[in-house]
Amino acid sequence: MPDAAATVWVVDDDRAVRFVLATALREAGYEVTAFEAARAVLDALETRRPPALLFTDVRMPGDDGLVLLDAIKARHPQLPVIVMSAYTDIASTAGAFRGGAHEFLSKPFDLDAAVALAAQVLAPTPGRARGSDDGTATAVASPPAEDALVGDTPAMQALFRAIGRLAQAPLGVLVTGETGTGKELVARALHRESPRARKPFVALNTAAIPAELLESELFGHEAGAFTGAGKRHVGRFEQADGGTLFLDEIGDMPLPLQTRLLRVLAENEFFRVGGRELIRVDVRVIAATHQNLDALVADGRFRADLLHRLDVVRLQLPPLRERREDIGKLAERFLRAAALKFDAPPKRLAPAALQRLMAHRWPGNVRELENLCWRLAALAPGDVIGVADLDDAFVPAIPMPAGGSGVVGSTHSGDWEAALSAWAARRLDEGCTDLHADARERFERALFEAALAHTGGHRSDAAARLGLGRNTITRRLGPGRKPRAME
Ligand SMILES: Nc1ncnc2c1ncn2[C@@H]1O[C@H](COP(=O)(O)OP(=O)(O)OP(=O)(O)O)[C@@H](O)[C@H]1O
Repeated sequence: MPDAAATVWVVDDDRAVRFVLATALREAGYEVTAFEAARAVLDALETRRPPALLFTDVRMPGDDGLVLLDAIKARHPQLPVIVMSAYTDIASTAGAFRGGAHEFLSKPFDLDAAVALAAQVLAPTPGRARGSDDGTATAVASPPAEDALVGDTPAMQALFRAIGRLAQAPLGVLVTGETGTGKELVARALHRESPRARKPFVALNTAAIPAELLESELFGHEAGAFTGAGKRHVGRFEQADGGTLFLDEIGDMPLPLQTRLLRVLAENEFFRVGGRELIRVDVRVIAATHQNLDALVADGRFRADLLHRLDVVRLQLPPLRERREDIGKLAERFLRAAALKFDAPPKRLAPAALQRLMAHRWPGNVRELENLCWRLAALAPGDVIGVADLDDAFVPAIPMPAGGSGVVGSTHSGDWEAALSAWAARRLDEGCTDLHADARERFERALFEAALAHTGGHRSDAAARLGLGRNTITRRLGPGRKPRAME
């Protein structure tokens, strides 16, 4: 039974719709007032307390529902408005959502679904802020499937529960994890499931912006604030007002800017660069990093007080190699997405190919798997992907240098340490236990062969060029052994 104070207003020029919706809502215990035009609502708002929820039609004589929505949001930004229309094209729905609609109902709609939606809006269940749960086709706000996080492993299930809980709480969240583990996707889910879902989600990769531009990127600048600042620029904080700002690679933020960020987080207000007007914002900041921020704090490269503010709750994303059971489902999802894009039937992995994927180390994590799947979708000749297809598609991922970001899906010619490291990781994953001896043998052989090739097979010269005694080569290669290339 809804709260006795829950009043709902219904606006529609169609008397039948007004009547049936108002009746159904009244039967559910709400106090309902029906209006036949936007003007009447605006007049009522002058003299009466606003309702807890408003349903409005779009096409009506006089001001239409979207004009009404704008007017309401200007006066009562928190008032949830459900827009109803027979025109469910993207322009209409996007227009409604842009205007701040809480939900969009396609006419004709199921009355029970409309009442359930009202109940949900007026008494939101933690973890769900949008859409109806019963799968009715009337709500058109469910998140696009490609945005949903995949994961059946206990680590991911625990993460999903945490996201559900945290989405509702206006707490600082720090998302940590290796590159490509899904940190941005988690931030998007936190936003989508939060009461801020209808407001913008703005992402900024701190590491991708030159340090000298970062301040104006975050806080904006006035025209002429510095050389090259031709016109006023609205920063990411302002763009994200009412919503969520995702600051990726926060560990790369220069110290002076950390100080400024800390102040803004504490006060929710700032001046644009070169500006005098105090800008107030309501932004939830979610930060992410693949670095160890505690170590950066210990090094004096990250402010401890900023870390504490951002890190009220920490969500740690497991690397893909620690949740290998998710690989099959993820691959299926990416192969399906690629097939859709290529307008072709989705390819499947042969069991041996899946096994091979599960044995891989995945230094680039889910992003590496995603890229591989797209290559497979484009390149594998048959509908079933076999191990041989994987060999063709596997471009070794370059593992990250400590603290740096990994380059995935491309090779750096000459970056042999990285190739070696990827090879070593693969061999370890394959269960090899004498890796050092094997690697050393191959390493020396490669050097000897190169040097012998260089000196035309002359051992003493080759040894000298390598800075070794002749006996070392003889010992390693055996007497009179020629380099493989010359055999
Ligand atoms: N659990 C998951 N389910 C489905 N897709 C995922 C999942 N995790 C990551 N992805 C996909 O992998 C790619 C990389 O994810 P994302 O950009 O969120 O990673 P990240 O950790 O933020 O990476 P970086 O540290 O490099 O910024 C994206 O295309 C994302 O959609």
